[in-house]
Parts: sequence; C-alpha cells; structure tokens
Amino acid sequence: MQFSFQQGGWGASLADKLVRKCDVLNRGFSGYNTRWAKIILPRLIRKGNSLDIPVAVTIFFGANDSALKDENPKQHIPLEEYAANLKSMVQYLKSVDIPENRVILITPTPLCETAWEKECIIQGCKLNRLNSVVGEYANACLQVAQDCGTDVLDLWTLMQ
Ligand SMILES: CCCCCCCCCCCCCCCCOC[C@H](COP(=O)(O)O)OC(C)=O
Repeated sequence: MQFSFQQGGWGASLADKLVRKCDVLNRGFSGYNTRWAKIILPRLIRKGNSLDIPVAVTIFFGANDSALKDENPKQHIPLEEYAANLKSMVQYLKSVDIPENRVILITPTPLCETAWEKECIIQGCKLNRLNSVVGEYANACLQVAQDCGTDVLDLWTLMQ
C-alpha cells in the first residue's frame, strides 16, 4: 500500500482515474499488520466535519498478518485476531462518522510462493508465507465484510 503511489502503482492509477472527481489519499504503512494498524488508525483518520467525510475508505490487510508464526513471529497475527482487528477498525471508522457503507475491505492477494521464496532467500530467511494460509485470511476477510455489512473487494478470487 505505502508504495502504491509510485510510478505504475495501483494507487497512482486509481488517483489518475478519479482525477477531478475526488482526491485519493494513501495511508499505507508497508510491513504493518492489523494489530499495528488498529493502534495508529485514530492518528490517521479523525472525526471531521460533515464535509470531510470520505467517500470511501479501503482497508487492505492480510498479506503480512498471514506470515507463518514460526518463520515470521513479528508480522504474524493469529487468524481470529486478524478478523477481530478488522472488525475493530470498521467499528472505529463508524465512531468517527464513516459508516460501513463507505468502507471497502480488500482481501489479501494470492501469493506466488516461488517468487516470494526467492525474496526470502535474498533476505537470508526461509519461505515464511504459504498461499494456502493467505487463502484462510482472505476467507476471514470476506466473513468480516459480511458480518459488518461492508463492501469487499475479493482480490484473492479475482487474481487467481
Ligand atoms: C474506491 C475503490 C478502491 C479500489 C481499490 C483497487 C485496489 C486494486 C488493488 C490492486 C492490488 C495489486 C496487488 C497488491 C499486492 C500487495 O501486496 C502487499 C503485501 C504487503 O505489502 P505492504 O503493504 O508493503 O506491507 O506485499 C507483500 C510483499 O507482502
């Protein structure tokens, strides 16, 4: 997310598509999981006046949360906590007047294990994420969207 506004990034493309319609703000923090994001969210989005209410807020987590506990304990978040953290962020947004119908959850994308393993080796570690595990977090994200009544962009399915 943090780097999505770089040249050719999806954030930059989105901002370009929506030019003259709305501003696209990037509040991505590379490497963050839902536990850390939940803590900083109140510093990123505060209650404003009615003119400041965002048209839409996207919440895009799961890639880092789903890192394997044994191989990457710093980023790993248990599945149940991941779902609870997503719900908590939706509830926080509601408390600052951003209702669930303005929130879009985005599932994590599928993981190319061979490409990621090469990255891990460069970093001096073993493969620390598995596509099948990411899929469990994507399903949990879909469930949270259903429970909370938000829209959801199912990149897990769309990018298979
Ligand atoms: C209002 C309409 C919103 C539409 C949003 C459209 C979103 C399109 C998204 C395309 C996504 C492309 C693939 C992104 C892959 C992201 O992977 C992220 C993870 C975690 O990275 P980070 O955020 O830096 O921690 O990447 C890795 C390597 O784990």
